[in-house]
Amino acid sequence: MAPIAVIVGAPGAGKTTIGGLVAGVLGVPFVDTDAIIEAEAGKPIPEIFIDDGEDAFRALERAAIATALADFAGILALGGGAILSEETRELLSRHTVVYLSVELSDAVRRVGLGAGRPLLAMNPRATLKYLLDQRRPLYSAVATHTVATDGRDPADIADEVVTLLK
Ligand SMILES: Nc1ncnc2c1ncn2[C@@H]1O[C@H](COP(=O)(O)OP(=O)(O)O)[C@@H](O)[C@H]1O
Ligand SMILES: O=C(O)C1=C[C@@H](OP(=O)(O)O)[C@@H](O)[C@H](O)C1
Ligand SMILES: [Mg+2]
Repeated sequence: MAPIAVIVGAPGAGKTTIGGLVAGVLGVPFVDTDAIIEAEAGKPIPEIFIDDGEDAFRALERAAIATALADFAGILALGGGAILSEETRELLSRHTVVYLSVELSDAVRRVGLGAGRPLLAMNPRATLKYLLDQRRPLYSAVATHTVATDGRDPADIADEVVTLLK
């Protein structure tokens, strides 16, 4: 088994939102690895970062992704930093990966003050600029399809993804 598609992109790209919409249109299950990690840790992501640190979160994330890539047959959304792992990038090379791209201004507007995203808890604009600059090449490297999301409605983006997957 393998996911129908894996959704990657920066925080605020709309991975969780668009992933759910695409799954709804296709009538298949949707899961977000952040939700799997929270269920396994028994606490929300900010608490994992506070209690256990980012490295512990990344270890849970690598494990959740490896399991989902092997076992899950729906639409799978990853967290924005998942592609920082070389091991994860290597696993993704065998899958259909949709990169939802977003520019800084839309990403900042969408994440606001970073609620629930511990990396963005302080100075979201500067942090997002840094994350986008660091990660854009990694998202592109794993992507089999790229969809630009700036200034577009979630339903419109989801339609484009569904069309790509046909
Ligand atoms: N295309 C879009 N246009 C406007 N707002 C969006 C769009 N996609 C997502 N959002 C909003 O932006 C926020 C972040 O979306 P989310 O799906 O959680 O992104 P990600 O999982 O990539 O971080 C949510 O409040 C969501 O409703
Ligand atoms: O960019 C990151 O490193 C992170 C993004 C978050 O997911 P979203 O991209 O869905 O916000 C979440 O996995 C965690 O807060 C770390
Ligand atoms: Mg998300």
